[in-house]
Amino acid sequence: MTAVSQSSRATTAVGEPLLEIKNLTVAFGEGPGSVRAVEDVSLTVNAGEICALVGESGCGKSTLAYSLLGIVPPPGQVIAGEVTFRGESTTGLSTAEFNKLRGAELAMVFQGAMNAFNPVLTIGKQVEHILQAHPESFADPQEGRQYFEHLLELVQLQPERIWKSYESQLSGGMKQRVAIAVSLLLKPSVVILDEPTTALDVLNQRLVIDILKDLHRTLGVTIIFVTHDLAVVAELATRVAVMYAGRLVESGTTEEIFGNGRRHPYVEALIGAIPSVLNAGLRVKPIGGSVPNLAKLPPGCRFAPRCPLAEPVCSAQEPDLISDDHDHLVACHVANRALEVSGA
Ligand SMILES: Nc1ncnc2c1ncn2[C@@H]1O[C@H](COP(=O)(O)OP(=O)(O)OP(=O)(O)O)[C@@H](O)[C@H]1O
Repeated sequence: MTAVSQSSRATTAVGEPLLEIKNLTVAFGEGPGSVRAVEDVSLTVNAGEICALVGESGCGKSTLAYSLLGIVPPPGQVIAGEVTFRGESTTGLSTAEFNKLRGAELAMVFQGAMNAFNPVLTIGKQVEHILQAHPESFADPQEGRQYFEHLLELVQLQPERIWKSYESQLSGGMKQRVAIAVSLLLKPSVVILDEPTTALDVLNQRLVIDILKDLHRTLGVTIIFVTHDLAVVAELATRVAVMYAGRLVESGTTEEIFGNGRRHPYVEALIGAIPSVLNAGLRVKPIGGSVPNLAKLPPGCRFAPRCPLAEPVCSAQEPDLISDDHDHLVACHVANRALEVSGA
């Protein structure tokens, strides 16, 4: 089998579990006013996948992404569950150990990467600082510079020009691509991107999608990205994980979710609500109501008050996240009953 990551570090075979999220709960604050931005989420990301974390605003996508890197902003904290990377728990890691993992194995491109650079240093200087801080990645900084220039070519930028530029000399789309190149500098196995296309115009969105596909193919890097744009998901992702009010409600392959395999009514409603080629010829149906306030959740299934299929059990009992025999996870009383009946 092909192995991911080109460095001398440990590798994980394509298709094998790389990052495993197990019953993870992340809370902001304590006591009656606290909210659980992520609650009891379990999800496996296999090496070589492009996994999209999807859901409406405030569903906990970014918090889940931050928890993979151990960077949930205070007062947020992981209060239950764990994340494992290559089978080892990251939960008990010291700051120094996590710092080693970040960048070198797990990298992130933050939402609004446009402002990620130091305005008074050239991009080249900033890359030199990263290389100096990580001699374990490139013993010879010149080799590191050459690799960065190679990455700039992959993101369709001119290496010499970018190396000498200050961020103020780059357009938004160029900054996003430089941020992607910087995230790949230390040859991480996983790159997590928070809303990689959101702030871009349509042409730059197209370019970034094509570049990410290309990087995935040429570098073999595993990609996790957060978005609320389902058209981008349909085009880029190989796996889709849909969150609703802090819970994972469905996860499956892109073919399942966008084909005939999706089973959660929220996912059905989300896809029905997008005016795009995905709904060519169909009427777009907005989802009525809104995501509940996480501090005042309804009893039972959080989607029940908006769900066209809701039954009494849905408002009484939180549904379990149940997997069929090929790793398609769904948390819905009604959908999972149909699964039991079919014996799948
Ligand atoms: N720094 C914070 N302090 C307090 N609560 C927070 C903080 N960050 C997030 N939350 C809580 O977590 C919830 C989920 O936020 P998160 O940013 O993870 O959602 P999201 O799905 O990524 O939303 P968006 O698409 O708007 O970025 C928020 O609605 C809020 O209640």
